[in-house]
Amino acid sequence: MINVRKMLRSFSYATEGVFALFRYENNARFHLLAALTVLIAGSFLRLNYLEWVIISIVIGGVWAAEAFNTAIEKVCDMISPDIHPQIKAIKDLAAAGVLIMACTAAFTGIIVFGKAILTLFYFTF
Ligand SMILES: Nc1ncnc2c1ncn2[C@@H]1O[C@H](COP(=O)(O)OP(=O)(O)OP(=O)(O)O)[C@@H](O)[C@H]1O
Repeated sequence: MINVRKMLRSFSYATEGVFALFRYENNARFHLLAALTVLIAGSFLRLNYLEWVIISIVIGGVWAAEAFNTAIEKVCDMISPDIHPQIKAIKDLAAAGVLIMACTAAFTGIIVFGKAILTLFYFTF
């Protein structure tokens, strides 16, 4: 049996996490701004249904990676406030996850927006 009340409580805690992410984390705020820019540019360029699906997935992927990275950083800072080579390795790997996802998003953006811009010019001239 699904406990709906418990699910709603978990959803509320997760929403608090989303607000904390964009309120306190500088990199997450940058990714939020980048996503808003992409949404505005996509509206101007009239991306099609599939292009919006792809853009939404990569934006969500970057935000999710940022959230996991922040959570890992906080665990590291709690368990080991001092400098430790293993903490460095863990934080660097977590940051690598964000970098990989951000590069994937950037590459996807170049492909999707590149095509949309070329199409725009094709119809204009
Ligand atoms: N306790 C530590 N021991 C060893 N190296 C660390 C430690 N804390 C941070 N570092 C190194 O510094 C880098 C940056 O860590 P930091 O926690 O400042 O993350 P950040 O990406 O700057 O995030 P934020 O701006 O949210 O603090 C890590 O990737 C790691 O290489």
